[in-house]
Amino acid sequence: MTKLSLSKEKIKVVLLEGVHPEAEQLFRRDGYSQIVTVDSTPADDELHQLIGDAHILGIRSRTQLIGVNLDACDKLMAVGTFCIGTNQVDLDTCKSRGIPVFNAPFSNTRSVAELVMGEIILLLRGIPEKNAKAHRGEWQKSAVRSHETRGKTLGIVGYGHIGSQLGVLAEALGMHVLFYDIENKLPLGNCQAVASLEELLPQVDVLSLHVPATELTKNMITTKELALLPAGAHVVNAARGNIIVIDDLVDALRSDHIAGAAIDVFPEEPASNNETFNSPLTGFDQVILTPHIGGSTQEAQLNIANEVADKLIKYSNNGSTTSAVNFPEVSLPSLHPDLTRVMHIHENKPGMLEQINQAFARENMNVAAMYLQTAGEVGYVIMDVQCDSSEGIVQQLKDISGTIRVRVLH
Ligand SMILES: NC(=O)C1=CN([C@@H]2O[C@H](COP(=O)(O)OP(=O)(O)OC[C@H]3O[C@@H](n4cnc5c(N)ncnc54)[C@H](O)[C@@H]3O)[C@@H](O)[C@H]2O)C=CC1
Ligand SMILES: O=C(O)CCC(=O)C(=O)O
Repeated sequence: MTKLSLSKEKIKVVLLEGVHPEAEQLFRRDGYSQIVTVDSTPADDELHQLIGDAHILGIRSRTQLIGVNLDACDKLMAVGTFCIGTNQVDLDTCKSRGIPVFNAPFSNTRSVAELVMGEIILLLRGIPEKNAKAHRGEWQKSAVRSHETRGKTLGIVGYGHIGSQLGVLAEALGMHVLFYDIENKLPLGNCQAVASLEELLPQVDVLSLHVPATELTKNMITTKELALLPAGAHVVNAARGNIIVIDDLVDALRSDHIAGAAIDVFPEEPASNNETFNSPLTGFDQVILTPHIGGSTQEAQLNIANEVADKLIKYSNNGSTTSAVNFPEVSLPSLHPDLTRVMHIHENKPGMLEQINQAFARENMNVAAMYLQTAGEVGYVIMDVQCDSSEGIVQQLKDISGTIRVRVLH
């Protein structure tokens, strides 16, 4: 069996935010024994203590792996975001420190799309309001402002994995689906692309947001955009909390221009289930509020645990970085038992490869296979070589200016 330069028993794996237990089991079955799991998002001091000596870190959407939090990670080798979003991680800094970040790009897609579809049906029927009233002993048997989904128009912003799944579900219920995306996307079924957000908004009965958190999507929906929606439209946000300006949505709900909303994500979210949730949206009967559970189903969490833990284990065990979101992607075969694998992460600058090759030549090493990939300013070279001892080559590679990290498997 392949040995790691740092043995599996010495590799500390920290899994935060209640990552599904299957992830821990996968690591254990593979021989990793130093695994710490935490159900909540620890506050800074506790967080720094937990991650300070972690080699592999698994988080979900709340832990902010940026600034001082990232600086606290002295030994970090790889990060897994056990979710889709990676906006909570400083991907560029991770990359420049030789830390690949892996996520689960579509393991919870269906769960989000199903929740949003259900909410659209409930909003169009005015159920949130009727439900809230019934809980207070009020009886609101009425068809006023209660509609079928059939024949209504859904506007999707961000026609990626979730947006396009939602479009398929909505069409199955007889909705017309329009979408706006900054990229040219293949419309599924009868969905139609429109050229701009301004063109989309006046045409829809329900607006659903499925864009990532970026500089472009921050505050994308303000009073101006809400005003472009027809009176009585509904808004759904299960993407990220800062895409809609919440106070502007509150105004539009108060004036009754927006008939209802379903919001799963918030600019400020409690760090754990023990903390209180506060939002200007509480108290509106016509608004469905959910605690960021778009992807929180048993099916999605199990899929995510398997997918991300598998990627982290592969990277740790054989160096593969397939589907890393911030790193040169290399898919590597299992290491031949007679060979040693030397992995070199470096600044991608002219002459680097020559220096690496010279180092192997000086050590008189026969190269059996070589893999190279670069991504912007970082390069990743993997050499499978015949050698009895790797100490010499490791030192030579570390001495090359621009070396970020050297790992060895044998
Ligand atoms: N509520 C929850 O629990 C969950 C929330 N999410 C959120 O949903 C987001 C979307 O997820 P996926 O569909 O898997 O992502 P994706 O990457 O497959 O799709 C995002 C789409 O948005 C488009 N886009 C990006 N910037 C845009 C802009 N300024 N205007 C218009 N379109 C733009 C992209 O071109 C892409 O087609 C994630 O980034 C995450 O933040 C994801 C999973 C669960
Ligand atoms: O449930 C989670 O951990 C966060 C889900 C999410 O927002 C994502 O996958 O991006």
